[in-house]
Amino acid sequence: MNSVKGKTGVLLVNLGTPDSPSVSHVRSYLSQFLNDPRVIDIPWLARKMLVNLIIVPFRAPKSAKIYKQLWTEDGSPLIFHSNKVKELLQHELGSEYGVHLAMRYKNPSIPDVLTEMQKENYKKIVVLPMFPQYASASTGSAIQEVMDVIRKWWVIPEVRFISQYYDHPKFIDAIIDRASKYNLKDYDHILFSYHGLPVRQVDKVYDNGLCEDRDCEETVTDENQYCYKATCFATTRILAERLGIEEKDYTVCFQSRLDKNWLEPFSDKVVEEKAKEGAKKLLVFSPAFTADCLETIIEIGDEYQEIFEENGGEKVQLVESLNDHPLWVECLKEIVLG
Ligand SMILES: C=CC1=C(C)c2cc3[nH]c(cc4nc(cc5[nH]c(cc1n2)c(C)c5CCC(=O)O)C(CCC(=O)O)=C4C)c(C)c3C=C
Ligand SMILES: [Fe+2]
Ligand SMILES: [Fe+2]
Repeated sequence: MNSVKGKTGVLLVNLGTPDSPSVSHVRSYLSQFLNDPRVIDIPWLARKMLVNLIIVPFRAPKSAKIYKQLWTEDGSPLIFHSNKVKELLQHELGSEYGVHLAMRYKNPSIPDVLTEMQKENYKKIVVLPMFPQYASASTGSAIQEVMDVIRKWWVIPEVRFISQYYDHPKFIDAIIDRASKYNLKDYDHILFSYHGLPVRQVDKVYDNGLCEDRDCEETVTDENQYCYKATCFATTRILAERLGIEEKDYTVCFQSRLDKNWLEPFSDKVVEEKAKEGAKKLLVFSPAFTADCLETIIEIGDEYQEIFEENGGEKVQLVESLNDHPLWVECLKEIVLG
């Protein structure tokens, strides 16, 4: 046993955002993001052609317009909320820890931040992706990138990877506290809208067979514990029980799809259906996002509001993400100390 106490480095990792909302920065971000084989998981040549010749050229100018709407004086919300969490966690953990923040895509990059961390000679490093439910496209990709850098170091310290915490009591408490601002009875229906994934990627969790042949909407077992669909439903079950919401009053749905073979039901379609059924007010939780970002502020807050109104609804109310909520910081602290 090494008796030197030594400091522990904590690496928080979030998804990343363009350096600015300009078309060229958005193009460069989308290109790095979508060329990741864990994100567009098709053969190399097909991915290069699809991403670089079709998706990025068409999507970059449209996405840049949306990023311009999202951008604030402090930059992209994803970055400034994550930075605030880093500072608060550093304060909570104290001087025996060094807390760092990296983004999987763009900046601050994982290789740059790890180079800084290497200079600190940490005895141990805890890698904590800011994604509560494991997906290969988010957590898996962040962990792989960290491994790819650290495996080349001469000195490899103790490294601990956190794969998921979809049911961590403090994570749940923090969302419940966010919800306390709203009177649930004022809403006709409640959505739990998670970032979507291609069904193919969910199925790859299993050695044999498909997700749809399992009971992932009802239970988490040894077999499906890393199934994103199963853990999204598990987070929802715990939240619904804590909030006292009956099954008929909520829907689990998946947003931000790139094509039709993604997890269903699609959030935008549920918003449309609920309006057509006569709902006037919807409350939307987004428990896959720990910081507000383009997918919550613009997609849920603006685009779903528009769809809802066009179909007879009145208000889509987004429940703010955890951002710098003190219970979220406590949750991260407990995970690090765990
Ligand atoms: C839960 C975390 C996320 C998973 C899983 C995920 C998978 C995934 N995403 C895309 C494509 C896009 N996602 C985009 C934005 C975006 N995605 C996440 C999180 C997860 N993505 C976040 C937090 C954000 C917002 C970033 C921000 O800057 O605010 C985008 C870019 C925006 C746009 O052009 O629409 C794309 C594209 C795929 C293909 C995928 C899994 C296969
Ligand atoms: Fe995404
Ligand atoms: Fe599953």
